[in-house]
Amino acid sequence: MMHCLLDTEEMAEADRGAIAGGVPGIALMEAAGAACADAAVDLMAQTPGGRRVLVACGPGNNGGDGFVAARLLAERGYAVTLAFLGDAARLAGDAAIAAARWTGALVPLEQADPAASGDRAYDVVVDALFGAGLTRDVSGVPAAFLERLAASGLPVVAVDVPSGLDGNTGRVRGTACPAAITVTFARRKPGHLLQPGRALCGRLRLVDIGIPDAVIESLAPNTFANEEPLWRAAFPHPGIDAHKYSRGHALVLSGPADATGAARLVARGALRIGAGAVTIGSPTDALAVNAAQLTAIMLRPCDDADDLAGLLEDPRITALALGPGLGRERARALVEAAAGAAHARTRALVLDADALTAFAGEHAALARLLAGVERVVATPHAGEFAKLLSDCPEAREAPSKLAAARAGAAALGIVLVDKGPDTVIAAPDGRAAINTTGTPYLATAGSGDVLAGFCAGLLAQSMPVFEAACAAVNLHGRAGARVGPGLIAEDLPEALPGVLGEVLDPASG
Ligand SMILES: NC(=O)C1=CN([C@@H]2O[C@H](COP(=O)(O)OP(=O)(O)OC[C@H]3O[C@@H](n4cnc5c(N)ncnc54)[C@H](OP(=O)(O)O)[C@@H]3O)[C@@H](O)[C@H]2O)[C@H](O)CC1
Ligand SMILES: [K+]
Repeated sequence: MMHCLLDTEEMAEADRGAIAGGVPGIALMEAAGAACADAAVDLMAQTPGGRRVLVACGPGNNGGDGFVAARLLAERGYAVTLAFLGDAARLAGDAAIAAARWTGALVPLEQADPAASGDRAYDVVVDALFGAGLTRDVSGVPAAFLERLAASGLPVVAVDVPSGLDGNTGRVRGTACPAAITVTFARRKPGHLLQPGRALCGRLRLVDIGIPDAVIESLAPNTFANEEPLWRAAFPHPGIDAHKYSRGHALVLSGPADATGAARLVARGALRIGAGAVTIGSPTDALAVNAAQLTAIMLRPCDDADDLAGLLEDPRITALALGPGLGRERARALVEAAAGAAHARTRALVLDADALTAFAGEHAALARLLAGVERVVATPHAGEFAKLLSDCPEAREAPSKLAAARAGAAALGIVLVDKGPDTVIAAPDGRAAINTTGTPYLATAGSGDVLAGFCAGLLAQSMPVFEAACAAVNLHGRAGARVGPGLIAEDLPEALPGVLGEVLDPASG
């Protein structure tokens, strides 16, 4: 369960649970501080002669971790300056114990100069001002300190989070200084994976400080990093007696003659990820264009809603993907036809692009249409998400991308894939995952079409809907990273066999 994430309230609860179960709070703090000291040592090892550390401690337990790190670094022979924010007499609980164990001086934070030069220059700074207890925007003395620190360019170890980063939302409150290493405890928080938090954290180091797994499991966390343990057990593998229709059949709807490429990318993605058969339903005027560029993928005419209803009489079509290249009006008619077609309840639907913007500002109408369909995935990018859910205040005004995706999924009653550099996959039952794979090179035309195809291909094989969407997003990111610079969307399905070999059978990778 290392892939589950805890928000700051859950983390505090885990902390309390561990203490109630007999693990002293100061033992947790000592372990946390020791891991931060190790990270500072690792950074100093990269600086020839590095031995001078500035530890900036805040008034809560994050500062307590800093006091421990300062003491352990001094014990190891490093020259440590401890800068403190606040009134030491007001330190309480474990932080007060940790502070009492520090026998060196306390320099008021406003007097600490991370940019000092010459004999007084620092090699590394430990940022222990605020962690999970950040309650408001950082301003005044700590803000000025963090800004000077950022300008200094010194390598920074952030304790739990870069101070000022909101661990729940990934957003900066006031200001924050980018870290070289962020050391966090027990489990990651959403803010470590959501942007801009992810970028601010630098290398993220997750350490076990002695909170028992059972305590964390008792919290039944429902937010996850989108990593293989989340979906590998549900991934479809063909049985020894497989034939093409037992691996599912995906139908993909094409746009008119001048907009057919998207459907072929969707179809190719669905085929590569294992759908036994894939058919493109194409307007008559585009049949020749499509036929000229298809081999394993089949082709059937599909001009309008009636044609689609006819095609969907076939119960072997287990997933339908539509949206890209369709135009809004046609997309809307086809979504309506799909939702009312034979076998609609059990046939999976993947909606993208025009199939989503066709319902801009009318999310409730789309939710009503889809209420009877068991497995639906929608894959909006930020602009499509905002349009589709412009009439849903819970999504529009949510404090984070995670909360927005959750609210959108709940309002629509479907699985939402809120795409971007920190794609969030959310289910209407409250589960949500933040993706960790990918590369900026995925920001290229047609990339999203392939993702829709990966979703359709897994759903066609009867994979459960949330797990299918998570697997599709993870594998899409991995395929992109595998190709890297020069990536075009056509490469993504072709990179998939290598990625699948690595992920599903690590011994072969
Ligand atoms: N859970 C664990 O596994 C462990 C976590 N540890 C560390 O503890 C912190 C969380 O500690 P907590 O005391 O809850 O909170 P912080 O230290 O992050 O911050 C609280 C203090 O900071 C003040 N504050 C908050 N925001 C601001 C701001 N913008 N400007 C100025 N001051 C601010 C706050 O003041 P109030 O007036 O709001 O009360 C508090 O004084 C966690 O991140 C870990 O590092 C344990 O050490 C080990 C176990
Ligand atoms: K911090």
